[in-house]
Amino acid sequence: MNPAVIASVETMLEKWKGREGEEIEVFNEFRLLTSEVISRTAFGSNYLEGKKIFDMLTKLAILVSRNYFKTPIPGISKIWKTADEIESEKLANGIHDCVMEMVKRREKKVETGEADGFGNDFLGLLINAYRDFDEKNRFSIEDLVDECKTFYFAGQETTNSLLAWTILVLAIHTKWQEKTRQEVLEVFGDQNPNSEGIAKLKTMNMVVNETLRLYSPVAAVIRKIKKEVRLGKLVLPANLEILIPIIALHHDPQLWGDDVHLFKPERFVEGIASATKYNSAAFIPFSMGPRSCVGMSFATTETKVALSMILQRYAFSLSPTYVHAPFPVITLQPQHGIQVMLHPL
Ligand code: HEM
Repeated sequence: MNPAVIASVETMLEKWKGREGEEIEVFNEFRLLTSEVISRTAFGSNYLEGKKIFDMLTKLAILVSRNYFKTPIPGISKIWKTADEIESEKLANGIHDCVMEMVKRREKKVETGEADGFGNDFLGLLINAYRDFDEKNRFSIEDLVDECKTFYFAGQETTNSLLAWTILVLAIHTKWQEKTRQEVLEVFGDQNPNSEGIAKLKTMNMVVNETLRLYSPVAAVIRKIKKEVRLGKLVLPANLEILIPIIALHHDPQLWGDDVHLFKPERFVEGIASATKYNSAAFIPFSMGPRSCVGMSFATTETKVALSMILQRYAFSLSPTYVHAPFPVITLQPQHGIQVMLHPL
């Protein structure tokens, strides 16, 4: 078990101590938590250091999703840019500079002898690839910055969303909350979670899968057709971009039955294959195929650790101020946050 995950959850729960009996907005709480986790595990820095990058990435995500379906007029964008294009460029340059600062700090440590390598975390591996002796294997600096952006964003926003929606469903379905808590207490008692125990949490696994189905953090993925292909009655030409609507598949009554919109974790009691009637494309929160999510196991473990530690300490119910408004900003987010009332056990 990664100690950085436990330490980051402990920091969050320490802050909650003074707020018992009060309303708490968990989407933002989990934003800090998941940012801290990815900063510490992948980049060896803390949340504050990563904060500048996260803030810029969040603003960039809003601009990208706002302009995604606008077709640029060829040639025009070279001489005239919209306000959003100018802002996006500024943000992209800002992110580039921040990543470069982190890279330079590590390089300096090696040059001054303070460290004997660039590190074994994700950033360390990227710097090694960027400095590769063999030119053919060498990463460009643009590749390095791009990989960092993907990892920061893919690792944080998605898990942030999953954790928040899971708290929502458990705050509404209190029987499932109690069942999941009982399981956590049976496996861990009042001890911190460990990997062996996490693998035993069957009820929690069902709850997390049902949340991933109903509130898939990544609502859709895009793929480009490489060569002409027949898909059912359709012939898709090469170079066409298609959108695969994950969330629509997860809400299709033909695949899931008439109770498709209901929260029913028992669907997953016999595992994913049985829940999907052996249709592997019916449940794809992490996409499928060679470009599926590399962080799946990390994300589900982080989610289960955080949930276990919360359930060990608190019961929670939905606050009357909560307004249900899921909206996609690249990931599926609760537009007005998720407000719950915390009750110490
Ligand atoms: C609940 C949490 C998560 C969900 C639902 C999720 C979902 C996805 C999906 C659907 C894709 C495919 C995107 C596409 O093809 O356009 C993807 C890709 C990716 N994810 Fe995740 N992800 C999660 C957490 C994470 C975490 C924690 C990390 C890193 C620590 C991560 C790293 C990545 C990376 C690097 C890719 C790109 C893989 C590639 O292009 O080959 N993800 N993720």
